[in-house]
Amino acid sequence: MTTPSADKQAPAKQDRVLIFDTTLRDGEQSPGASMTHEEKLAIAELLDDMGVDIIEAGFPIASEGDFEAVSDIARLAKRSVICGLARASIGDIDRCWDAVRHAKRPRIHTFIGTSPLHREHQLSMSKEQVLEKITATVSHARNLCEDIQWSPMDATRTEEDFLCLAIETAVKAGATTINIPDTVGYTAPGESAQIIRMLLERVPGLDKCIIATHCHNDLGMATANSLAAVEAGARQIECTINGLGERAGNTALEEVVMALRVRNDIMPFSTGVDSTRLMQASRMVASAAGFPVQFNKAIVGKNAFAHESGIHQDGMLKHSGTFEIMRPADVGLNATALVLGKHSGRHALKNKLKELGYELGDNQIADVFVRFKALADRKKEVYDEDLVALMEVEASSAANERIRVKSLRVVCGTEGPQTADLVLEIDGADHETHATGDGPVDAAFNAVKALVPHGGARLQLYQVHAVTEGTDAQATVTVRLEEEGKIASGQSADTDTVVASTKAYVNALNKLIVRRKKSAPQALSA
Ligand SMILES: CC(=O)SCCNC(=O)CCNC(=O)[C@H](O)C(C)(C)COP(=O)(O)OP(=O)(O)OC[C@H]1O[C@@H](n2cnc3c(N)ncnc32)[C@H](O)[C@@H]1OP(=O)(O)O
Ligand SMILES: CC(C)C(=O)C(=O)O
Ligand SMILES: [Mg+2]
Repeated sequence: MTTPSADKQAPAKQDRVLIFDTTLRDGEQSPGASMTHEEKLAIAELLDDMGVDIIEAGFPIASEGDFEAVSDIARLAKRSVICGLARASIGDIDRCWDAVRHAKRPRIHTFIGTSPLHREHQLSMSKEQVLEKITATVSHARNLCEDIQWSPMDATRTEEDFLCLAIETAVKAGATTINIPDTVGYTAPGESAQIIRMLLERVPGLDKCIIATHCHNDLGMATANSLAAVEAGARQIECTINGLGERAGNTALEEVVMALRVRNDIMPFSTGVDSTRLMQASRMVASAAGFPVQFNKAIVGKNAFAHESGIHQDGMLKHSGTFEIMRPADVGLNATALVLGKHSGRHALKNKLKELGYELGDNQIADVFVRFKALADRKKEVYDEDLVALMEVEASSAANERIRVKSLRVVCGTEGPQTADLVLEIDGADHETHATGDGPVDAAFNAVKALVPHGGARLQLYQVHAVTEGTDAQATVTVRLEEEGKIASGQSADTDTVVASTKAYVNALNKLIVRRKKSAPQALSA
């Protein structure tokens, strides 16, 4: 079986599914996710632009701020329907209408709990009272606005007979969209579909309404439940960017949009969302809400289009379809990331070095690969800069290495003096010493001086740079020695700064010896 890239698929049937985004209402209900007025406007503008059909912009009765946000979003929206939430209360509905009425296409969304738990414990209302409330509030809303959405909160834990009766009451009172919320993320795909089928079969007039599905992710099934509802007849999915929302969140917009696109062969439905804006929307919402996106989040996570393991990278270099079912461009990313790390292989390393301008033959690659693996064992991720450092150090230390650092152990901390135990290989023989210093680098340099006396040479420059970010970053160290006007620079890179410093020092010393030999051959120790 092949998995063609999304845009090559010819849909058998294109039933349109409306995308209802509630990032600014249910998403913002997530503890700690409050957004500023400006951030909400920017998000709404993007959602409108990218083809979201309905934007639930807020809960106008909740606060002045929410009211202002919904009113301003209603004014700015060009294409989307702008919706506000209201309880089954005349005051909520009037306030909601005051905010959404500025929109070209306004909608009032009103709801009431229908499950036994909600009726008895939250509302203290009988079934009859709930039904009366539905009639009174939905008809009031319908007198204000043509587009009315009604939701039986906690629908999936409501008795089937009462759910049917409540929905029938709302439809008779003028609701045009009936939303079925799985308020506490309790349902499973089979049941989600069965509820929609059951309602379509039993509720008179429901076939004239749009049926919506609103799923929460408490058991990690929100996307699956939403898609199952669509297969059973729902034609509106309620969702949020990055799956932001109450508790474990809502159905993630990016997941349903891409699932319907990629698996159009088995779910022949389309949405109006421009999927190439998904990454932009994800980043905007993550930053506004202050909720970073988990690395392995479907579609928009940092690793959703990244590969570190050699076998996958090799496959990707040969054909991107081997390990990806979507192209990064489909969701607004520039390219797949082949991240180099301890699981990577020679193909990916060779490819990356080529991108960085190093054309190496197989023997050279084999050599670099050994050092690359050694580095990768010590570092979570090997960045481009790490590889450049690796290649440059290789080039600068290749020739005339009479002195090599074999081992180094330093003791440092608050109690001085710091000490270094160093073994240098000098002209093929091991030499060992112990030295102290003012800090670990000084102690290590003193140890080098003890083994290779070079009193005439002066340390002119000592520079340390972190190649990348993070405490496991490689340090590149440059050391410059000067002796009677002759200058020799040495470099080294290592995740251990003292090791990098000592190797850079020794590298400079090797070069100095070469320069000495060129002018007048001398013994190794000055
Ligand atoms: C599943 C959901 O996402 S529902 C939406 C949840 N979102 C929010 O609650 C965010 C915004 N909410 C708020 O700002 C406040 O809760 C307000 C302004 C709406 C109400 O504040 P308060 O009047 O202080 O009431 P409070 O929030 O403490 O309690 C909720 C009240 O609404 C009632 N209520 C709850 N849902 C509904 C409903 N759908 N229709 C009518 N009344 C409802 C409760 O029974 C309770 O009433 P009570 O005071 O008679 O017991
Ligand atoms: C207001 C309703 C639709 C809701 O968010 C829920 O039940 O989860
Ligand atoms: Mg909800």
